[in-house]
Amino acid sequence: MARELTPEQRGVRRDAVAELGQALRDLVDAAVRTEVPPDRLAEATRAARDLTGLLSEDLREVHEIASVDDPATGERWYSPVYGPGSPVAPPMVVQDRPEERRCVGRVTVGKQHEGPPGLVHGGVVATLLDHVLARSARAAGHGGLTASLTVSYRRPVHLGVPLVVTGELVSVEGRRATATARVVAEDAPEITLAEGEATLVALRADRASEVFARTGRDVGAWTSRG
Ligand SMILES: CCCCC/C=C\C/C=C\C/C=C\C/C=C\CCCC(=O)SCCNC(=O)CCNC(=O)[C@H](O)C(C)(C)COP(=O)(O)OP(=O)(O)OC[C@H]1O[C@@H](n2cnc3c(N)ncnc32)[C@H](O)[C@@H]1OP(=O)(O)O
Repeated sequence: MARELTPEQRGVRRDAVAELGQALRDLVDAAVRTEVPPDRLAEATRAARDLTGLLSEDLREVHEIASVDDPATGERWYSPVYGPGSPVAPPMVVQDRPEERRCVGRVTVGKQHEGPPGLVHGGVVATLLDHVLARSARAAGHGGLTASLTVSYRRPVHLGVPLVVTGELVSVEGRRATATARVVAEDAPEITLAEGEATLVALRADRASEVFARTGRDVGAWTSRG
């Protein structure tokens, strides 16, 4: 079942996955902004169905991990947050700074993630915060699942504005880590637009085997590691 690639094959495939991902994100953007007449929409629908047929010639089943992924480190090429291959990821580009127990994401959110007119959907803001919260802990060696997440929306977050989303690991007690995060606009970093706090809990090894059994792979990244 597992599709093993050599490092070189994986590099080639990752490049192709990222290119398709960008093309599909451009398509999604056009799809949610188009005002072409219905006959042109019908033509686009046929082209989209043809494309689905092409990609469906070889599909993973729903729990199978992508051949481009690395389940040990948790790199997910189709992550809905940062995945270069995901048509729905903004995608956020994240830099880990484990020596500061922080990570910093940069992202500009588009029309497909709109909530109130012109503003980023609140659930998407929470998603961005959730990612840097979990990732600041992960980067410092304390991977875990989000057990609780609180979000405060301080100011409207506008579409099309470069954002900086920073996560910081605050404390670790046993399998439990606490992290905080904030969203600011790149050109007004002193104003907090949204902030979040999370408890991340590392799975016990026996529990992780159960939770990820259907992937058929050894998944280490959400587990307590010694
Ligand atoms: C691709 C190119 C670019 C390259 C990228 C490169 C790298 C990227 C790599 C990685 C990205 C990194 C990170 C981002 C990853 C993911 C982010 C998304 C995160 C998620 O999207 S994740 C999904 C949603 N999430 C769940 O699906 C959890 C469901 N849930 C459960 O699975 C259980 O509920 C669990 C496991 C949470 C606990 O279960 P359990 O049995 O282990 O817990 P137990 O009772 O033993 O508690 C143990 C201690 O946790 C405390 N505790 C428990 N629950 C708590 C709560 N709610 N609040 C506060 N504290 C709590 C207790 O109080 C006790 O604390 P204490 O030990 O101090 O007493």
